[in-house]
Amino acid sequence: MTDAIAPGLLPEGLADRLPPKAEASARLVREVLDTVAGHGYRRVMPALAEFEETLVARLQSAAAEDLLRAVDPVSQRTLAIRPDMTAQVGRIAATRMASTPRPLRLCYGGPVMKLRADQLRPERERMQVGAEIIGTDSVAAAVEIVNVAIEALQRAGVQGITIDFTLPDLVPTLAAGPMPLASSEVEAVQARLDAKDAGSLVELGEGARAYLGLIEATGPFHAAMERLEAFDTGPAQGALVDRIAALRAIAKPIGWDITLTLDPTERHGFEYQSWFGFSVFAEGFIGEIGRGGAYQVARPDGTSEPAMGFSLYPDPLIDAGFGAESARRLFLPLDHDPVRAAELRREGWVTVAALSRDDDPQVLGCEALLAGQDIRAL
Ligand SMILES: N[C@@H](Cc1c[nH]c[nH+]1)C(=O)O
Repeated sequence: MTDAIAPGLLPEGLADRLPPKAEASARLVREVLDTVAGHGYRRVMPALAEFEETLVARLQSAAAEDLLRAVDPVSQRTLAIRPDMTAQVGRIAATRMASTPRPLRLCYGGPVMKLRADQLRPERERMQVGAEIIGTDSVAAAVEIVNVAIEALQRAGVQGITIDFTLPDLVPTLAAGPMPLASSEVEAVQARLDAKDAGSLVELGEGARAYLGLIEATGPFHAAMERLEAFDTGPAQGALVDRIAALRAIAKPIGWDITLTLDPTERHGFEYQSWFGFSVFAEGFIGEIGRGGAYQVARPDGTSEPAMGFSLYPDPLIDAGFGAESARRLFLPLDHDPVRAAELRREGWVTVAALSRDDDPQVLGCEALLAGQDIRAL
């Protein structure tokens, strides 16, 4: 027999949110959704769980073993809890909203869950909020997505934002073009580039050595772009001209208060993104608080359509106090005037009504009480 579970104990990586953080979380999600709604993105609420089979087919990033799964006694099939809502939005766009005109702008917010936590973030359940444009992955779509993500964070009060651009499919693209690599070498080259390990990249041989310049094309945006351009006129033989122009166009409208960096070979977290990806960082936070980029949405007929989007993971912001709002709480004695109380709520007061003579305004966290028609500070 296993030991009884202590009441209140939750599985590792899962946690309840209590006041005031639960309210802060809802408020922050609301602010992001309001910002994107202002740009024409309409809300969808995908199901919390789906058939494992269809979810995995859409998520290159999550193999079945990374998902929290259970056999559904009703359908007798394996269900999985969503680890990322982007794939679900893609499914909705490709099926039930297949005939809705493109570009289709959709937004979403809700909890997602993965089987295992990573080192940076011990939690397995996270809040995800984001927006997707389905039907195009153009430079214009990238400009919109990056800027809407920045606007949403700024509206939530986040400062010291850094956007790190990447080209997730860069190495396979060059390997299939001007800088040939055997298919067995591609992964090895990518791994060396991930580790920024010039020494062992060179050791891989002549073909791999040509990729050395990409390690230097990393860092503050403008300097790194110059090195990427030099790499392009050199070993890449101009194959990146369009990519470079696109990155410059995406960077151009971004305000000076945002730090831009480039890490062209970064692919961690970009398992399904294609020509463009970006990570969002904020000063004082370890790891990224958001991510986005271009990808393909699979249609049921085997074709696919381009898309572009971003997701934010606001939990660390909430833990740091973003979204907090100190509400003014007003105690309403048993015999209070409900009309006056309603009026004060409209003015922004939070009212806490007495349910018995024993209720104490201070114990209930009130800073004032209603005496007749007047507010009296406590
Ligand atoms: N959902 C992706 C980010 C993304 C949204 N749209 C495109 N990419 C992630 O969380 O990593």
